[in-house]
This record gives sequence, C-alpha cells and structure tokens, in this order.
Amino acid sequence: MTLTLARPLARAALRTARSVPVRASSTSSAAPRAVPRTARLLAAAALGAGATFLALSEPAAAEAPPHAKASAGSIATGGKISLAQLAKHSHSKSLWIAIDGKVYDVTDFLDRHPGGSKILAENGGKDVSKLFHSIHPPTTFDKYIRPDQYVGQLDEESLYTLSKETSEEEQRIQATRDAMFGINSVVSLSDLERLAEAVVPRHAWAYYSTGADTEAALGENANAFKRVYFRPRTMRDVSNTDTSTTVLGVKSSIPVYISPTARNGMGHPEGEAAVARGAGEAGILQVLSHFASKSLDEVKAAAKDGQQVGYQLYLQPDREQSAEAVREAVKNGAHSIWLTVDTTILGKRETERRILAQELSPAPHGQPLNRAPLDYGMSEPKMTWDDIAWIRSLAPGLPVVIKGIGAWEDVVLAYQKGADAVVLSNHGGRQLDFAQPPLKTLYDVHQHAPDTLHQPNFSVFLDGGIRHGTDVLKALCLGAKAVGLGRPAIHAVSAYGSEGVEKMIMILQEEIDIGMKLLGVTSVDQLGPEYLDTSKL
Ligand code: HEM
Ligand SMILES: Cc1cc2nc3c(=O)[nH]c(=O)nc-3n(C[C@H](O)[C@H](O)[C@H](O)COP(=O)(O)O)c2cc1C
Repeated sequence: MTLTLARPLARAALRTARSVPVRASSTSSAAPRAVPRTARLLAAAALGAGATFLALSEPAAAEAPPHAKASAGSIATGGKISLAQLAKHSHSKSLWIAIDGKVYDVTDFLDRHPGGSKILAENGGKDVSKLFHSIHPPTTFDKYIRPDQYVGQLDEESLYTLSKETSEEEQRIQATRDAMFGINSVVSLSDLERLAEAVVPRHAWAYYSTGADTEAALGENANAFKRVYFRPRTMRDVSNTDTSTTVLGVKSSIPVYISPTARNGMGHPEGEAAVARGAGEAGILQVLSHFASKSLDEVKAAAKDGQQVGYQLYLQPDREQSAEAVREAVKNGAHSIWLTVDTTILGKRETERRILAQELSPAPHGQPLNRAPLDYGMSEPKMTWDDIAWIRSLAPGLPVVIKGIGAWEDVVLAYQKGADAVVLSNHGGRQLDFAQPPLKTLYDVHQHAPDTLHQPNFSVFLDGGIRHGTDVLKALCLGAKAVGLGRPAIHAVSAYGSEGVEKMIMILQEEIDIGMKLLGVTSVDQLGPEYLDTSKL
C-alpha cells in the first residue's frame, strides 16, 4: 500500500492537534504505534484498500435476523461460515459480504447498488460492518436486501478475530483521542477543526475537507468575510443583549442552524443523532442530509420533545423515489424540506479523489487507464423551477427551502415560484469552483433585489465559510435571516460528539453576544448595512 501521503498527513494531524487541546504530557503516546504488515493490509482491505472507519459496531455473535429462519438453506450452507470461506466469495459470480456477523449473498445486488458496483465488488468476501454502518442508515438494509440473500452466520473464531482487529488507523485515532485535552480547552471553531482532523480517519477527512478543483471557492467563502469591516457605534446601553431569533418559525438561541452534511457517521459513531442532541441542548435547528448516516427516525428519537429537524432532498431522476423520500420525511416529522439545487452533477473534488485514488490503486505500474465517470448520483439534471410546486404538493404545509443559490436573479425566481426560503450557498466550495462566495451573492441581493430581504413569508439564509460570531453578524447586517454551519458541525461532532456540537454553539453565542455589544446593538433585528463597510468586498 502506498503510504507516501498517508503518514505525513497523519503526522501533520497530530502536530496541529498538539498545538491546540492535546495534552503535552501525553504526546509520546499520541505517536502512531508500529503495526504489523498484516494489520496494515487488513486496514487496507476495509475500503478496497487503505481506509478504515472509527470503530462503530463490533461484529457481534448476534442472533440470526428474523428472515434468516425463512431463508436458511435456500442458498445457504445452513452452518456457520469462517472468514476463509467468506473470502472465497469475492468475485462477481459469487459475491458475499458480512455485516454484524451475518453473511449475505449480494451477487445480484452488485449492479443495482446505489453507491456503485465498484466499491461493493472491492469489498466482496470481507466483513464490511464498520464501513457499511458509517455510510448507510440502518433502514437501508431492509429496503434493499431480500431475506433469501442471507447465507448464514460467521463462526465464533471469525467473530473473535474480527473483534480483535484494530487497524493502524484506528490505533492512531485512539492514541490521539487519549491525548486530547478536555472540551473546556476548546476556545474557537478552528480548535475543533484541528482536533477533528486529528481524530477522524484519513479518508473521512479527505471527504469532509475537500473542495472542488483549485479549492478557490472553498477558500474565498471564508476570505470574503475578512474583506468586510464593521462601523461600530458607541455610547449606547448594551447591558442586555438578546442573540435569539426565529428560523422558519422555530425559536433559535442564535441566528444559526446546522446545514445538511452527508455521512457524519464517518467521524463519530453517533453521527447525526449526536448532532441532534447538541443542537437540541443549545436550541438551534438541524437540517438532516439526504445522505445522512442516520435516518430521520433515529435523529428524531435522539432529539428532545418538540425539537425540529429539517430534511434535505437531492432530487433523483427516478421521481417516484424522491416522492417516497419526501413522504417518508413528512411521516417521520420533518419540519421543512430543503431542496439542494447546486448538484446537477458532482463537482470534481481533487483532494478527496487524490487520497482515495492512492489508497485504492496502490500499484505503481500496469494499471489500466481509467476515465472517471461523470457522477450524476446526487441530483436530477432535468430539475427546473417548476419542481418547487411538485415538492410542495408532496409536503403540504411544510416550508420548502431552495438550497444552493449563487446569483441574485435566482433569489428573485425562487421567491416568484413560491419557495419559503433560499440558502445562498456554493455547497461549501465543493461544486463549481470559483462560484462566488455566498457573502458576495448576499451583497448582490442587497444591491439588486433588496425587497426579497424584507418579505414576511420569505427568508434568505447563507452558508459557507462561517467560522466566527462576527461572520454571522456581517451576514445578518446584509439581510440574511440566519446562517448555516456545514463543516464546523462535522468537526464538533467528530471531536467531542454531542457535547462538541453544544460547545460549538456556545462559542458562537458568546462571540455573537460580544460582537453585538461592541457594535452597539441589543437585538439581532437591529443589525443593518449601516454597521458595515463593504467597499473592499
Ligand atoms: C449489502 C448491503 C448494501 C446496501 C443495501 C447498500 C445500499 C446503498 C444505498 C441505498 C446507497 C445510496 C445512499 C442513500 O440513498 O442513502 C448506498 C450508497 C453507498 N454505498 Fe452501499 N449498500 C450496501 C453495501 C455497501 C458496502 C458493502 C459498501 C462499501 C464497502 C457500500 C458503500 C457505499 C457508498 C460509498 C455509497 C455512496 C454514499 C454517498 O455517496 O454518500 N455499500 N448504498
Ligand atoms: C462533508 C460535507 C458534506 C455535505 N453534504 C451535503 C449534503 O448531503 N447535502 C447538502 O445539501 N449539502 C451538503 N453539503 C454542503 C453543506 O450543506 C453546506 O452548504 C456547506 O458545508 C457550507 O459550507 P461550510 O462547510 O464552510 O460551512 C456538504 C458539505 C460538506 C463539507
């Protein structure tokens, strides 16, 4: 396996983490331990090669699933299966995988797997429990796998072997976690980011952190805030400030919500459920991704009574599939539907591709030349403005939010087509590189379509690059009703679970409060463009 990039990255992660809340006295234990070659290879096996996930669920000698009894003997051996037997079924004519100690024949699922046949083929003949659970909500399984695909259970020895398997990456992560300072040493969102980089698996960090192409859009999202200055007013009584507001009718402790991000389970076993707990404690709205690691059902179960969770949809070419997803979200109590519209095709995410390609294709010579296929997996390229009415008809009474607007003209269209809100966003710089920073789009709205910012039944939100309370204040001064946090929430949950999310919101609340007092305002509705100098934007 080629580790040329892996090791420096892991070391860099540890270095940066030590400069923030990692106990100095434990630094020696934070160094990756020497790991036998076999363990490295096993680690490599987890994702075709190379990638491993944070321990999520130990393969358990659990009782056979209910459908097993019906199917026992149909394909099957009926008896218990060893890892060696499992490994023999690793080709497209007979493809078995083990999940939580149970073995399934997925040969006829290979070409239907929504995540692509390649990844499934590469993992045939293996235990894929950790990988499976970190990507798929539990409901996925029953939806796609028939009872007759159950082959049998892994034998005791195999289960024991699997339970003892700890990859080099898992050891590195555990050592880093052991060396972390307590949560109260975290003082900023960037502290959480550095910690997350140190404690999530390498491929997960590649996925979370990547932008598209040159990553100019990613960088500019945050930089744009640095080009806007405050014009603070003074000699006003600011002894009592109120940072709260409402977001689509939901009371919110600060004008901030959690943007939808896929696969939170790669960074923390509780994933979006932990985000829900943190958001609930701190009193802000969470929007759950279409590709979340947890189902809306599970997230609602983790949430407080009455806590609201929005549901984000990627419209699929199979409209009935999308209709079903919306109906299910409504049934499970979604507060609102957030339709993402900046993903007609997946952006070219080079950082992520580079790392995965190195891990998946370690051989230096003799590889066939691959053309990366265009990935339409995330959305329907035929989507138009008229689809807003269709979505609305599927979720009567629920707010419909259009997420991923990059030009002021589209804000006007969304308003005219009956959306309840828009999110000015370039998907955190992961889609069209050089798409202008959302703060600039907001400025354009303020210049060209200011009326849309002052409608009682229409809200303009923004996400991308928010890392400080002052960023939140700048967006509100320009007319945004609230802002979304994408990566910061992932960093927070990856580093400290639900407490991390709560801490992140506490930090922002303090920063917003300090900023308001120093600006000379006592409530968020007093914020306006007169508090800004935008001449450098
Ligand atoms: C055998 C049972 C499996 C089923 C039923 C299944 C089902 C699915 C479904 C429905 C999706 C689409 C995601 C969504 O709509 O939420 C998906 C995506 C995916 N699956 Fe699987 N899958 C299985 C096994 C695996 C395995 C063994 C792997 C890897 C080793 C894997 C890796 C992926 C990946 C990487 C994606 C793309 C996720 C994304 O783009 O965010 N799947 N799978
Ligand atoms: C790892 C990751 C996964 C994301 N997944 C989704 C998603 O599933 N649906 C979606 O609408 N946006 C998704 N986004 C975009 C975010 O909702 C949001 O627009 C972006 O992260 C904001 O930028 P920020 O990360 O600088 O806060 C994702 C972003 C990241 C970083």
